[in-house]
Amino acid sequence: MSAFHYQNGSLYAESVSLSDIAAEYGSPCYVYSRNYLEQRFLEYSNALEGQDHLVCYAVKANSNIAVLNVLARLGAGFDIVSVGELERVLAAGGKAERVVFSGVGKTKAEMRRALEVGILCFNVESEAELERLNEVAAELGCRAPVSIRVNPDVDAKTHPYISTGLRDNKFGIDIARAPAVYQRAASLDHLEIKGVDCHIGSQLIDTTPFLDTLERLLQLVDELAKQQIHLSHIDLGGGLGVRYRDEQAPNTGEYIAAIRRRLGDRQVKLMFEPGRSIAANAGVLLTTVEFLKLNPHKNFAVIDAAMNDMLRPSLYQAWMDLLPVTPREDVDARLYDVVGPVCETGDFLAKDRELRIESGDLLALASSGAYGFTMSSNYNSRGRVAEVMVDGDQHYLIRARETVADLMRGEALLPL
Ligand SMILES: Cc1ncc(COP(=O)(O)O)c(C=O)c1O
Ligand SMILES: N[C@@H](CCCC[NH3+])C(=O)O
Repeated sequence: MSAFHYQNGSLYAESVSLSDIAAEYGSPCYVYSRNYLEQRFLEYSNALEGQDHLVCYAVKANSNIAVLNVLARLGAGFDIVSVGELERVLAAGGKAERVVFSGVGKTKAEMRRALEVGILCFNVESEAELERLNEVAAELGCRAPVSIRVNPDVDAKTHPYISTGLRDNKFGIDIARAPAVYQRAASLDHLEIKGVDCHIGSQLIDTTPFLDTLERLLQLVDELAKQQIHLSHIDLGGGLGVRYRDEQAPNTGEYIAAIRRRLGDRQVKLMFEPGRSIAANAGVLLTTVEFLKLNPHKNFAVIDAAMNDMLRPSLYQAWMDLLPVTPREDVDARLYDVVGPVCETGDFLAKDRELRIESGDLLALASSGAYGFTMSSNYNSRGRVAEVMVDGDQHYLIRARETVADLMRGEALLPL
């Protein structure tokens, strides 16, 4: 399955040429495939057929309301980490009762809003948060549905910055302490215990750590049952890896099947929070070569996109593929560092790439649909770029390029 392919010597998203997109909406811009998003989501829900389940797409991966709407139409739930993400889900037609709220720093105002709209569950990350949630629910005269995010101390074997399930990480509650925390939750009048959740890391290529995690969660579920605490759902989080370069990305169906085999005939709702595996390869960042700087020791291709538009290479030294939109043979292949206009040495999108390019050529940074636009910023007073959704032979502007007025919105001069 691929959203992007070459046709008549040019790169296409579904049935639309990326050159046409750039001509219409300008460069740089993000381009997403509706079909690909849908297919990746359906891989989860199809594999879960016959099992009580909910697939909560992790909004942080790509939070454009058109993306959320496409998934909401398929019955998706949503994993949020802020009230901003909650409002996006609601604006996109997502259902509050399919929302789980993760994150280590939920404010009282965020808790209040989530309780008012009636979300499915708070994924509680600390004992202090549990107490705060009980207080806020008491003020509103309701009971807050809770799951404890446990930290299973499993090594996800991924990049240290995106590994979250180890003891030293700030996320979740040590699984060894979890029974005591559930007891405390059970003793509080304004909490209702629903389930258990975890998220051990992102971009996992080997699924063994997920199975190890499930093993530990099931032991916890059994231990709690002996204490008369019954959990109705197990949420295994997100984290399934994708192919950026030559990784053998896990197959979603096989992953779910392995989890279901291990679960056997237990009566429990199974939940997941996938982000990257749904959105990453649904998108590219379209960019234009501005200048070639040729030096005897190193060549630079300066493009119009930068680290503020796509942070992953700078932040994680992530390797992302760079595809010429209209490949050419009429210029020499050279080795380039592909860099943006931002004033930082760390501003690069690709290093040491062999390319046949000229100024004015369009390039597509592959696998940019997740953690691309959502991590973009206005650094160097660069407006955030446009976002476009392709659907078959149709294309839609789903976020306008930011203007100079957008850049200064809310700022004010001093009176004197
Ligand atoms: C709590 C939680 N759930 C889900 C996700 C989504 O992860 P991924 O994009 O790797 O599927 C994340 C981010 O890593 C997360 O922190
Ligand atoms: N932003 C990261 C993933 C972090 C996951 C957030 N919990 C990336 O681009 O790979």
